Amino acid sequence: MITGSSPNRWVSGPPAGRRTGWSPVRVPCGHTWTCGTLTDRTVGEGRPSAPCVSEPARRPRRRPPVARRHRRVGYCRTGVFRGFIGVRRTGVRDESRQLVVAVDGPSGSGKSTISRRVAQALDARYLDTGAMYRAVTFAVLRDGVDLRDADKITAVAEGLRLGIGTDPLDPHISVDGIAADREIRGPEVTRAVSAVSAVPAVRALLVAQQRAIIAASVRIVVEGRDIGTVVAPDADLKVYLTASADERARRRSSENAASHAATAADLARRDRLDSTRAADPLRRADDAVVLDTTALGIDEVVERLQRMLEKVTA
Ligand SMILES: Nc1ncnc2c1ncn2[C@@H]1O[C@H](COP(=O)(O)OP(=O)(O)OP(=O)(O)O)[C@@H](O)[C@H]1O
Ligand SMILES: Nc1ccn([C@H]2C[C@H](O)[C@@H](COP(=O)(O)O)O2)c(=O)n1
Repeated sequence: MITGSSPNRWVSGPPAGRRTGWSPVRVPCGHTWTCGTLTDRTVGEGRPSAPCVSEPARRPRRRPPVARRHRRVGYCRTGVFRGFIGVRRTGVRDESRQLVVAVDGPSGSGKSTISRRVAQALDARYLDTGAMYRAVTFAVLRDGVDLRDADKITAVAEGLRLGIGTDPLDPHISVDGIAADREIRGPEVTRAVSAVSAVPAVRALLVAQQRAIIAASVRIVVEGRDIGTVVAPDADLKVYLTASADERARRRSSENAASHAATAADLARRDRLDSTRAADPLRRADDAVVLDTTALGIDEVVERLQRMLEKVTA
């Protein structure tokens, strides 16, 4: 069972071993939401758990037209009907309309920085999917698993309890109830994460969780490598952020106080592995807007995304 406190703050628990065609829907009552189709792994990190059960809704293959898309229904366990999450087609921006922004791109292109800023501006949730792959990698290394052993890596991923905080001001990740924000950014995890994220069963597991989090969010900015192509192919806006390899290495090395050459080599290695793997490689979605930020400052990139968003939400 995946649980989290509404509205959309904490969602966690891997769907132990199986994908599901069911997604939780947002229950607009402010209580805990539950998706009964995933096996029982609750977290919530001590969050309140007033019981509310959302009615599972089969996720459509393609998004239905806007007017139908938002007619999702929530029930409390008491059976109280909480009403439609409706869409008013008045031409005025509708705050209840779901908004999903997908941001993909190579390492160091600015995905996290820009996605967090945009999410703050939108009062939206923020999902760092790279942090999820890093968390699994952290657990794989912790357990001493051989990076060539896909079955053992999968077993570790299936047994994990991931806590994912989606506040753009303070995103968090915990592994088996213990905060792992610093650990997942260490050099060992960075070296190993491309191997772990190439395992198809790990991807299936995490993609299911990512979709559950998205389905439970009214507005969300999601960043990674396969968001526009696999995780949220129907996102309202897809952006592919990029920058020259030299500029990305310059930014990253000044952030880490590491040598430019070593940083450039690490970025190039990860880009090659992430874009050549068989399962869901890094790829620009056909309908993504490409934004080369080599000569753009952070504020400028955020403003451009906001302008793109104004068009899609108008
Ligand atoms: N447009 C920009 N101009 C200058 N610096 C930037 C810009 N965008 C991001 N940065 C800086 O570049 C560095 C890398 O950015 P960030 O971590 O957001 O990239 P990323 O794509 O999320 O990387 P990764 O995929 O490795 O997680 C950070 O130090 C960030 O402050
Ligand atoms: N959607 C995603 C997100 C990340 N990965 C992999 C590939 C990256 O090298 C690694 C770490 O991501 P980062 O923290 O650098 O954004 O995770 C992926 O395969 N799919």
